[in-house]
Amino acid sequence: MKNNVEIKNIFLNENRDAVVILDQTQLPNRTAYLEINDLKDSYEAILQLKVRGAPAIGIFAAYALAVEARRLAATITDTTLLLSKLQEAAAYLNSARPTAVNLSWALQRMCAYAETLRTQQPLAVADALIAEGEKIQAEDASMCYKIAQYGLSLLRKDSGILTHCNAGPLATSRYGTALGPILLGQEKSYNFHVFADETRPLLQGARLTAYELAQAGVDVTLICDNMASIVMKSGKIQACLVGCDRVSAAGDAANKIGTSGVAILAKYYGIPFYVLGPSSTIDFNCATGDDIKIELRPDSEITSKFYQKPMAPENVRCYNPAFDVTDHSLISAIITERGIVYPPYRENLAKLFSDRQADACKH
Ligand SMILES: CSC[C@@H](O)[C@@H](O)C(=O)COP(=O)(O)O
Repeated sequence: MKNNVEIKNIFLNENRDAVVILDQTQLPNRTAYLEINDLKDSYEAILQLKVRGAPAIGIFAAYALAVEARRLAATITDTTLLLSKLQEAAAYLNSARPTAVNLSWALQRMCAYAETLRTQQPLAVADALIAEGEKIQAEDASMCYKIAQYGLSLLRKDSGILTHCNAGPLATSRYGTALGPILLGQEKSYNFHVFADETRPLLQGARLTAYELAQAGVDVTLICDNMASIVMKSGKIQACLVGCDRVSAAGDAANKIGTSGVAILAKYYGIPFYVLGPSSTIDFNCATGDDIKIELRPDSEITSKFYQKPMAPENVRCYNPAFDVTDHSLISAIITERGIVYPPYRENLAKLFSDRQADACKH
């Protein structure tokens, strides 16, 4: 049995003046790394999903901002000017994708930290921001491990588990969120049988989740999204585990398009449906899921991206929302690094994150 192999998805180059990412658009066929030291390329990497998954986007953006600080500090001698340029750079990166809150969360954290360094020289500010990026990544890895432990405590050996999209090491750090309990369980011989939804239209489940689980030696079966019902009905699934891109104060959870359908099916078949994510994904500024902005992506992702020839009539109207919001009433528990949260979510999330309520009020 293979164990969870650490996948290096985001790191700094040797000179610490560029971010290196595993280009997720090339998987599973090629393991290709990209070195990025330009702000526009960083923006494009997020937009084109070369780096994707809520926590991974946040970590990457933090590093990209620090690398930009390095580049600027080579010619700027005035720290006030540096800080204002970093604010602009952060706003630009943040505009790449709207739904996953981790992007703005990480950039806000970096900018707030930079503000505390106002009295220092630009080069010192840049070095400190590089260290802050590393801290964000290390914290994410530790949060993922705790999420994996809490999640595993809810699962029985030999269970069938269904997951949607990709919330594993590629999308986060080390264990992942939704895949965390599965990968930790694999290390402890839990013998899970995982069904991975392929996740139309961009196939994160097929290209990334099935790849990660197979690499770790987990028993994984790939299904098309529209097969989840038959698999659940046949009694093969004892729990659904999904990640999240933004969770509202009410516990409504945005995740990859199709997630809410899985939750509705799970409710019908009486299967527990768990949402797993770090505290950086909870957005107390969104009172409910209706406040979460859903990213719309190009039609070509549906009609032609993964086909040799277009698979739809030319110019047919398409609708391609990248995420949906699962209503809190469909969620059995939300699993964070601080613990397992059960309904009523508004009260219990507020209690577990009482230190974050003050932040929410400031906005
Ligand atoms: C790793 S947390 C969960 C999500 O980020 C993941 O399931 C997801 O929806 C990713 O969307 P993506 O569009 O691939 O960035």
